[in-house]
Amino acid sequence: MPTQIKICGLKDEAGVDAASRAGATHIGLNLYEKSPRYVPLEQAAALRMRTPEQVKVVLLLVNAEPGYTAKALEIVKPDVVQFHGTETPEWLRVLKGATSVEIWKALGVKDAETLKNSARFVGAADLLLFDAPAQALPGGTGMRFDWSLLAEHRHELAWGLAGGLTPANVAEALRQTRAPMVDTSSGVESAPGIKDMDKIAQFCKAVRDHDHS
Ligand SMILES: O=C(O)c1ccccc1N[C@@H]1O[C@H](COP(=O)(O)O)[C@@H](O)[C@H]1O
Repeated sequence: MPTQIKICGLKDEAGVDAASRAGATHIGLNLYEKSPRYVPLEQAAALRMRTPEQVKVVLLLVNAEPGYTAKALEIVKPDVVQFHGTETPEWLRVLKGATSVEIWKALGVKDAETLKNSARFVGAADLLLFDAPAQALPGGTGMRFDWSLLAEHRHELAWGLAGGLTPANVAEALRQTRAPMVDTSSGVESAPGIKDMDKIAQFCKAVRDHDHS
């Protein structure tokens, strides 16, 4: 199975087209207002329409109100919603019962305990995204966590790797972790919030080269 690739934090058509052309399986649209990658709902809906059918659209939310979450799902109609805050398994279970959208939960990995505790999302999320712990922002910081923690972990849910992944380190990350999915945002930018089309292509190529090695 080819590694799934998510390019997150796209803000315009050029970025969506570049990620799709490069072979991303998922693109991420960020609705967190404090992020340099924030897009308003209407822009997210337009980019969703622009995205080719074979590429899944992931909507990123951080501790959003239930009313806003429902509105965002209604307007953008994403394939996946990625919760990147302190959303609880209980809340995600409620949402899961009310929508058919795929639910991902990002978790900041501090230590082995974080991974052990992630089992509480069984039945609440379809996939866990293991990221570096939150800094000033809950994600998109370019920070990595200790990938070796994953070596001992028995995954009970589908999962992906995020946090500081770049064209230069993604092959090594895949070798060490055997992640079935990789997610990058700041690692394919020239400045915060500015995607670099060459880096997007290089990232996807590095993943595909690893798949074929
Ligand atoms: O990208 C952001 O600005 C962001 C803001 C708030 C929550 C999550 C955010 N991004 C997600 O964080 C991870 C890792 O990002 P990076 O590759 O280290 O820059 C990724 O899932 C992004 O989608």
